Amino acid sequence: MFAESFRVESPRVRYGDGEIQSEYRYDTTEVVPPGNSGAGWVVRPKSVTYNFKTSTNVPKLGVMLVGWGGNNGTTLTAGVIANREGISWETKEKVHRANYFGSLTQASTIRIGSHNGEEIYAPFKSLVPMVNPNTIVFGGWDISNLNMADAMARAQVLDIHLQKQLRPYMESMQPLAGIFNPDFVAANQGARANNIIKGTKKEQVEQIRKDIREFKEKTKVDKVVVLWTANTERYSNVVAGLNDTMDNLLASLDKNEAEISPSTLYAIACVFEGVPFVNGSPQNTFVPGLMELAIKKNSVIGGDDFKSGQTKMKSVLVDFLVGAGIKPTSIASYNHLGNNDGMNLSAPQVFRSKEISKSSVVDDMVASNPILYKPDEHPDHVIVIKYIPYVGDSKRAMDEYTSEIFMGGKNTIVLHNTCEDSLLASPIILDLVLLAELSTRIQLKAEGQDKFHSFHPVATILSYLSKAPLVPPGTPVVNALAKQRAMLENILRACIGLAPENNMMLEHK
Ligand SMILES: NC(=O)c1ccc[n+]([C@@H]2O[C@H](COP(=O)([O-])OP(=O)(O)OC[C@H]3O[C@@H](n4cnc5c(N)ncnc54)[C@H](O)[C@@H]3O)[C@@H](O)[C@H]2O)c1
Ligand SMILES: O=P([O-])([O-])O[C@@H]1[C@@H](O)[C@H](O)[C@@H](O)[C@H](O)[C@@H]1O
Repeated sequence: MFAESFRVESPRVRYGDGEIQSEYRYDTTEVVPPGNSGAGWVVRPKSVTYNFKTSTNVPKLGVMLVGWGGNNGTTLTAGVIANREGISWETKEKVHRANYFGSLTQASTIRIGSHNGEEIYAPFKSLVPMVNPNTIVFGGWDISNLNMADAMARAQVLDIHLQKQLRPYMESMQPLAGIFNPDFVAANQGARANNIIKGTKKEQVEQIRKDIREFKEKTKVDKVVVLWTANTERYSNVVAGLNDTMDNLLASLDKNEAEISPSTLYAIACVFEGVPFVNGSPQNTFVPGLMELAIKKNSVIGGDDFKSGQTKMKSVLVDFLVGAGIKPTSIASYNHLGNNDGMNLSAPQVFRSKEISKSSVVDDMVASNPILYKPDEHPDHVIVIKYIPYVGDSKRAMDEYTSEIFMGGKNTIVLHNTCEDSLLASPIILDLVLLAELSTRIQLKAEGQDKFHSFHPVATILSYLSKAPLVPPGTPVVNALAKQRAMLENILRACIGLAPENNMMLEHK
């Protein structure tokens, strides 16, 4: 059964004017390593009471995309307009209607309990008030000056009958000039770079800040979130004295140092404007100096790299295998695609950024099971991406997983996955911006703390959507998809005083 919306009745929850307050018992453990006494590990259950305060004043949201005119940027913008306008289009198969399939917040459900022995589900988005994506105002930057209708046509993602209906809405949308530095992307990207902010790096940052302020003023939005869906960049060198601390990074900006990437410049601008910045690509935009700056200014940053296809499958499959006591020993992941992203990734130094984010995804799962893996033992894990123009946005991914099973046996699983890259990424972008906005409306305090505070500015709450989740220095990275989803759902449940979903169903046992 389905509950479109619901309300929690509990002495621990108060729906007030403009906010929901909840009191939540966080059951966790304290683990004590073996001491000299010869006693083994000790685990002590402990409970901490938290208070949550969630503002229900849902803002009018503006989303500024860096790389707005790319495949993802155009597909997302088009998809939201199609949903907002209730557009349908005919193909040889059937009449299609706009939807938000692939969006965790818009198209998935959560279990709220059971009634007369039947499970009751509700929309994920009904947990706490969230921005309705149909109301988002889009804007952003692109180094290519095509208007959004022509850029959508260049992307060759959406069906032509849909594009024709969307054209009138998108023709007048014009990306702002972007910061371009050919040293950070493949040489083949220079051909489309005709819409560029001139000046020193400091002046470029100032221009981005001005753009954000003007967008806010012009569109009358209450809040802005900025998300990088522009080209993957090569890694920036992290160098002592250059970008290793906040002061060094800002001094380097003053000195117009070459080794500050465009994505880091946009991020600096956002932190100074107090606007959340999410990185959808794999490069190390968040160099240590930028992390320090964002933390000092308490400005939300999140990323890295949308977890869309092959890697998402991997973060399910390897979690399942290792969780089942099976030992993956070799993972070979190959994919080819023919969009502009694929063309950019054909440069080795740019591909390297992807290789890093796509490889790191099994690390925590492997580390979780020393029964299977010796210290420092890892499966062989190889990532290959090839550019094959003919297939366009339709990414083909092939994976071979070989594992050791019972008594010297081997098990090989082969996957072949075909899917339009941008149709996978767009709903993920939507979730990222909706959740980044929501995270700025939640405050919490643990027992003993006298003041409410926001989440840590490094937004681990976005992990489910990221190939290489950004975490505050010194905190664990979780890649397993089921754990990431449970973390997010359970935090939102805590905001309305509901216990985490534990799947025990004791009432039926
Ligand atoms: N589609 C997916 O499934 C997926 C998954 C994970 C990550 N990503 C990442 O998302 C990004 C975008 O993917 P896409 O398919 O839309 O690529 P795309 O090449 O079609 O779009 C990128 C756009 O960014 C613009 N651009 C480049 N540098 C810029 C800059 N410095 N400032 C402003 N604009 C700039 C380009 O002109 C282009 O229009 C890529 O980095 C890709 O690796 C995509
Ligand atoms: O999400 P996923 O399918 O693992 O990874 C994808 C890569 O395989 C693809 O080559 C690249 O162009 C996309 O941007 C994305 O990173």
